[in-house]
Amino acid sequence: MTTMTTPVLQASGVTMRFGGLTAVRSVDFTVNTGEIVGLIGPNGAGKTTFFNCLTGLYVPTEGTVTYKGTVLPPKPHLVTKAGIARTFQNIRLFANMTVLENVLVGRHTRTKEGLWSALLRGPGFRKAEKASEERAMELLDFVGLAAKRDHLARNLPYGEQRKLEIARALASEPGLLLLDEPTAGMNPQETRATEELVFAIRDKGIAVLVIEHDMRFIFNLCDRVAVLVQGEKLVEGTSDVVQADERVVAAYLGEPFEGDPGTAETADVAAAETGAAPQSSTTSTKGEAQ
Ligand SMILES: Nc1ncnc2c1ncn2[C@@H]1O[C@H](COP(=O)(O)OP(=O)(O)OP(=O)(O)O)[C@@H](O)[C@H]1O
Repeated sequence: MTTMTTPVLQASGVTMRFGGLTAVRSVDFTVNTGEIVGLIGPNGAGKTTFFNCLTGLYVPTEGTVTYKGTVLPPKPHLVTKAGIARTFQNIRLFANMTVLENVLVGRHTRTKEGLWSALLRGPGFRKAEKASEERAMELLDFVGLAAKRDHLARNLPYGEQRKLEIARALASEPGLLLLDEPTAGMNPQETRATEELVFAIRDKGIAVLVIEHDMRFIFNLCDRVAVLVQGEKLVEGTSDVVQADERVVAAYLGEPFEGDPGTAETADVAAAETGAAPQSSTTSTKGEAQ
């Protein structure tokens, strides 16, 4: 089977300035159909700013972002409507609504029935409502939350709130899902479950773009990884290529490099060999680094 490489998302020359500060500089970036792409970089590298340029929260100072060949409208709800859904770094659920209601809210960009129809509760509305509910239940089943449909969102454990956020994002029937630090605060089991879920989403034909600090998660998951450093795209390639690139290692020195303690240690060893002081902030406990 040949791999299809139709671009879903294409950013060309995206630059974002805040006053005198250039947070993102001339970034070219593509996500193709069927791909899981990771975006990594040290703190302050411009990842969130770039993400916001893709979701219509910011209008880039320069450059364009297209989704399936059409330039994205500069409004988040229009971007969602166009086919890009996202989750947030900090969970944003409707805490006092049920699990099912949260997913139904996510469907509003897809239902044709308008406000009046909803208020008057005509037959068209009831039919649309039933279809919406069926779809919402399918999605809850997909993320493993069907049994909790009537629970209040705020009563779910953390990992399940994250799953619900993903179900709600999927409810807008996106062609591309953007995940902003999906495993933040998760234990290893929850992280592994998220990995499985993202693979399953990709297998449904939805392209995925992930920002994440957990390197092991990113390198396991992604077909391609792009590294932003000081607003610029430094390296892009498969996990193996990116992991082996010494510029990436250098960019992360002084940063906790989760999931790859070996890299920090290797750097310390190299520094010790050249007689320089260790540059990594990670305290090495392994014998060979001393
Ligand atoms: N609205 C804003 N106004 C001014 N400066 C901003 C704004 N948003 C971000 N910046 C600056 O742009 C740079 C990039 O920040 P950004 O949050 O995009 O980085 P990041 O890679 O997402 O970092 P982190 O991993 O810490 O979330 C930083 O120097 C930040 O201070």
